[in-house]
Amino acid sequence: MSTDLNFMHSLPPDHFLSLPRPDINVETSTGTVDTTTLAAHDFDVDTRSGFMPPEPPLACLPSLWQPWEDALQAAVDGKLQLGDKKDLSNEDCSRSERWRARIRELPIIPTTELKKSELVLRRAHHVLSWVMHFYIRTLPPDTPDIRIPPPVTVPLLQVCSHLRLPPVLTYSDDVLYNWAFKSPAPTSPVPALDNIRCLTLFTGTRDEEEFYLASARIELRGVEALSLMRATMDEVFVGDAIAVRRITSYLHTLAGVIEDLTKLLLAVREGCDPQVFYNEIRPWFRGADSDGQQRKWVFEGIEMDPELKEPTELSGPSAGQSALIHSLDIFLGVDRYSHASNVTGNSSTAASEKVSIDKPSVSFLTRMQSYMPRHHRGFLRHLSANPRPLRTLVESAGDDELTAAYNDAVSALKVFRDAHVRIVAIYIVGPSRRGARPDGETKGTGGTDAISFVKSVRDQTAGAIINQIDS
Ligand code: HEM
Repeated sequence: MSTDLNFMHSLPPDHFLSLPRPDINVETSTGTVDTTTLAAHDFDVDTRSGFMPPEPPLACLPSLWQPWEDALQAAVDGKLQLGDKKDLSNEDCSRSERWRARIRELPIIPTTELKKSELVLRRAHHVLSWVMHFYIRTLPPDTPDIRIPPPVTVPLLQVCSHLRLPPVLTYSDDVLYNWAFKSPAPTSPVPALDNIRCLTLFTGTRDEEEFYLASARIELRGVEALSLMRATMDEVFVGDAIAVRRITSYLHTLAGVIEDLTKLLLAVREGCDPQVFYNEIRPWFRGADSDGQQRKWVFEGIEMDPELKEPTELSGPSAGQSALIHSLDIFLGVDRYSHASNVTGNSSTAASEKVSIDKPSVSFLTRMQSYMPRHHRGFLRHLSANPRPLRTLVESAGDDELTAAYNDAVSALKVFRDAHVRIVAIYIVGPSRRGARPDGETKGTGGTDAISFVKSVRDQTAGAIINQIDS
């Protein structure tokens, strides 16, 4: 990549963009430059770390909310087991039940003070949703409906109402805000592919950590894609012959970055074993719509705060919530295909998903945006509202080299999705046939019919390639 796009990495340490960023909701402390008026900062997208924060996320809540931290730590330290695990011992069952009783007896801790800080709110969402998944997934499989107790329901729904997020584990809880530097003296002052570890794990396995880190590495490698998008949009604004040449070059570079994302995706196989993933890790993530028994989630105590509303979105975490991949789709104009309203991921439509822009249902990927941090959602809206879309320029310019470069980038994204189909086959379809899980589920944690859904998004991506007549 050209050095002018890399300039952020070489900023002097006292440059205002290198300083710690002020917390979005709290007042700026003396001596810290307020960068809140920068467009990228408004969207909480960092020029060095993209959708990941440039500084480690808060690893512990202030003392008032320590009981939640202690509860989460007790679940991790107690090595709680999935309630529907085959051959669960009596000791495992009673340890889980003791922990759940402790959760039911927690005080309902007020959240008013939490709301002063975005960073603290994020940690609260992380801790409470992790506690909730531990609570739900350790329940015995014959529990008729899933009752989330008031000490979790009330603060979690209050935090969610402020963050405008669903009360369920999200990609941001698992990946974006689930890391710390590996050592106190990191190789780079910002997160990099090799210098981070995870904060919270259900299973404590390397497999689980590598599963989250695979996505984190993709986010970090994707930072270059974001700066190429920005540079391209600047050139589209100019729109002259030189701009077209530059855009052509940026698009070829972007294709190379997407190829790297594919390599990082496939590298998940080096650290995460498919059997361990399928049998031991992914059942923890399941949301209400990927519960084999379709049990209702009852949020007990919701009536204690009249402002709280019954949650409607309860899908488990999925990298389908990665704003990076959505940005690539939107920037390239692929979202018209991949986010088409009938690409919902439901079995009734998956087989026949063809582009139909006027169908009233909401696509899976559009729905997944409501699970993203709201600033990132705002970024995607901003990108979608771009008055000079790249694809329109490519279609109207009639420039063969530009069209070829555009197709190169779209093809790279299609290849990424080809690889992703292979990953879903290796990690879900294969192990489901070996029968270690009670119901052999093949649904994605986001609730889709996994393999047919990811294939349909891959095919829709290919549909965005612009036909070129050989001259
Ligand atoms: C073991 C690794 C992985 C497995 C088993 C897996 C599985 C799935 C499944 C089943 C879906 C369908 C939606 C759902 O119901 O959850 C999905 C969607 C998706 N996943 Fe993955 N995934 C893996 C890794 C990744 C990684 C590392 C990324 C990149 C950040 C990624 C990006 C996506 C995207 C963008 C979607 C939405 C569909 C699309 O845009 O193509 N996945 N994944």
